[in-house]
Amino acid sequence: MAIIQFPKDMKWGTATASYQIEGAANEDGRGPSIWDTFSHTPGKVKGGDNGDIACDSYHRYEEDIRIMKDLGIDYYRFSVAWPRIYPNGKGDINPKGLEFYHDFVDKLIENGIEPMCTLYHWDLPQALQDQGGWANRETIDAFVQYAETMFREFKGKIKYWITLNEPWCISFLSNHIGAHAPGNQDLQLATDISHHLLVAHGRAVKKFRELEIDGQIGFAPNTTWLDPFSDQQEDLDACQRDIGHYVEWFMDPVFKGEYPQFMVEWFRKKGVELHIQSGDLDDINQPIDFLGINYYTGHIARYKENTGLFDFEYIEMGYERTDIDWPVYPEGFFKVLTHITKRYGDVPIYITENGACYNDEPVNGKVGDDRRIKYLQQHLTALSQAIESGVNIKGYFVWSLMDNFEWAEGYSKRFGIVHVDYNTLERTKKDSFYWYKKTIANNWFEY
Ligand SMILES: CCOCCOc1ccc(-c2cn(C[C@@H]3NC[C@@H](O)[C@H]3O)nn2)cc1
Repeated sequence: MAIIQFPKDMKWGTATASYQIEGAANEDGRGPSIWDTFSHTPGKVKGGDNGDIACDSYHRYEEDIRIMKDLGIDYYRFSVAWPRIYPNGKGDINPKGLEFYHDFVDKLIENGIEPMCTLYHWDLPQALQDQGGWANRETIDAFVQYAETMFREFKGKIKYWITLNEPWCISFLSNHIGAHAPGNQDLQLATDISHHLLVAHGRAVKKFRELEIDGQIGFAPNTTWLDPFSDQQEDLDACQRDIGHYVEWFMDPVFKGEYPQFMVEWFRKKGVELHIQSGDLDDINQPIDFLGINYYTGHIARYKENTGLFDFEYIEMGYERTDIDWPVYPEGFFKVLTHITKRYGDVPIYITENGACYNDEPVNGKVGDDRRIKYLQQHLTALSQAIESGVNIKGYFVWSLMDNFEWAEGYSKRFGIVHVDYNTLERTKKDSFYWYKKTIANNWFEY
């Protein structure tokens, strides 16, 4: 057994998102989002599930905060539902929406928990989607207006801000693959949206600086890692293309002020062009205070001509898989973090999401999720190795505090360290909750 020790200033937390946990979808003036539309469209979400009730955290947040307090976390990463603040995406503000988040944030602070607020975690007001959504550059302006409202309202309360969660999911997963809301399948549209998202991020950062908000701001791309099946250059190149789809495509414009040429040329071969307007890249290239990184899984892959977007195929290597069928690949966590640090330098990084789907159910009031504990041990060991190799890790947030609405998978996939009974909404702390609680208290664990 080894002791895996973390830096003394390491921050520990958990993460959730508004549409996945809040419920109260039609309460207190909240307007519809694209996920209300998508989840109520037959065939889009497994089991016909939707976020109308979810974990009912809109009404149960005080209980949730008591659970967080018991866990001993330093930070809690949550997202604000844009349609609660601007029911139509812009124009009139909904005071009850602001009131809810003030009460929530006040309760976090009262319990010694630092709020980290994600402004956009996928629940775009449907009214904006009706005008083209992120494909329409006017949505950039609406986002900056919403961000400014939140910055001004919560000045002095919220000190950590994330503009966008997983822009790859918002653009390519949702508008090229089509698996998430609004469900388009158009590579040019998805590429345009990815650019508009980055412009929106940059302009929100500019607004944050103009307002001289006391705090830090960043964004939270999702990442993956592919190791080549052989040392053939075509295998290496194929892996770099898929990694680049998540990493360089979104991080080069923010940190370097330009898109990665190898990706631009690959997209050009697919008949896709970037539509960059004057000033866009300068807006995107605003210095940020931290980078959020979400990591779940990685793969072994090799070149395969005319296959998918990047001409590769996964190779089944017999790795353990979680209950969402993702390989358990902690090596990729270390590699993607060191890749990012090598490319962008000493960027302060929060792991804003890492966790596993295991669908263990309560037995006599206990949930034995040893597989999740093992996943966390493996990935925190990889994280410790990344820290030792020089990656500037500031904190780690488990996805997720509680089981919740896992998008197109509905409630069939459980990522929480707290179990939620969706019939009674009863919360049950899993064995992984108690393991994580001890790890936080010690700032080390044995493995
Ligand atoms: C080739 C076809 O593929 C179809 C599905 O493809 C994906 C890819 C990635 C995901 C995915 C889900 N999560 C977890 C979430 N991160 C944010 C938070 O809200 C969590 O719920 N991360 N990535 C889902 C589906």
